[in-house]
This record gives sequence, C-alpha cells and structure tokens, in this order.
Amino acid sequence: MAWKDKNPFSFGRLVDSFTYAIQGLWHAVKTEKNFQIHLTAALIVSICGFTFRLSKVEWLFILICIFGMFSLELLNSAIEKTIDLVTEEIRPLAKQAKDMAAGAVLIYAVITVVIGLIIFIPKIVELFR
Ligand SMILES: Nc1ncnc2c1ncn2[C@@H]1O[C@H](COP(=O)(O)OP(=O)(O)OP(=O)(O)O)[C@@H](O)[C@H]1O
Repeated sequence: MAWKDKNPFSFGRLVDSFTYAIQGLWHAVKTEKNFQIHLTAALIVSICGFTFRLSKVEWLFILICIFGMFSLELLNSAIEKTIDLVTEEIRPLAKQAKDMAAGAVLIYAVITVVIGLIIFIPKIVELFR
C-alpha cells in the first residue's frame, strides 16, 4: 500500500510522520554544515547558561533562540534543496527564494545574538567587579 493510501488519522501514520521528521533532523545533523555550527553554538551557550546559573526567564529566552534557530535553519535547508531539485540552472527566482530564506535565518540570528548579549554581558561584567 502506498503511503498516501493510509488513513491519515491512524496511529501508524502518526508514528510514520514522527519517524520522517527524525530522519530529516538526523540527516541535517550529519550533513548540513550550518546546522552543525548552530548545534555547536547551542552547546556552548548552554554550558555558559549553567555556568552563570541563568534564571528561569533567561533560560526561556535562550531556549526559544536555540530551538527557533534550529527550526529556521532546517526550513532554510529544505527550501535550498527544493530549489536545487526544481532547477540546476541559474534562475533569478531561484536566487531570490534562496536569498530570502537565508535572510530569514540572518534576522533570527541577529536577534539571537542581541538577546545573548543582553543576558550574558552583565554577568560577565559582574565577574570582573
Ligand atoms: N539556481 C540558482 N540560480 C541563481 N542563483 C542561485 C541558484 N542557486 C543558488 N544561487 C545563489 O548562489 C548563492 C550561493 O547559493 P548556495 O545554494 O550555494 O547557498 P549557500 O548560501 O552557499 O548555502 P549552503 O552553504 O547552506 O549550501 C546564493 O546567493 C544563491 O541565491
């Protein structure tokens, strides 16, 4: 039976969807350079978070930044792959789509850095007082 023929409300279909999502995530972890950079940055920030004993609210902001970044990076990679699948030729629309997706990641990365600085700079300054 083809996957599309399955009952969309069945538990098996739900498990399948979850499995596909994990496969996509694992593929990104293994092959996507930018995703690996975000993973490393997230690990470093988490270590700093525990070292500086962040408050609950600070952790909430950090977690939203980290996991939002992961999600956006995955979407960006998915858009890149879809465009590469559609065309291997130089196409203005392909460039616009890829660059806009990259722009979305950039915007989130900037606000993530700003939030990180707002949280960590006062704690680092406190260390040298
Ligand atoms: N088919 C295409 N037509 C026109 N421009 C493209 C096309 N594919 C990619 N580009 C442009 O070439 C540049 C590099 O694209 P590429 O796909 O290598 O992305 P990248 O930012 O290097 O991402 P990554 O390193 O994650 O693969 C970008 O400006 C992109 O918009």
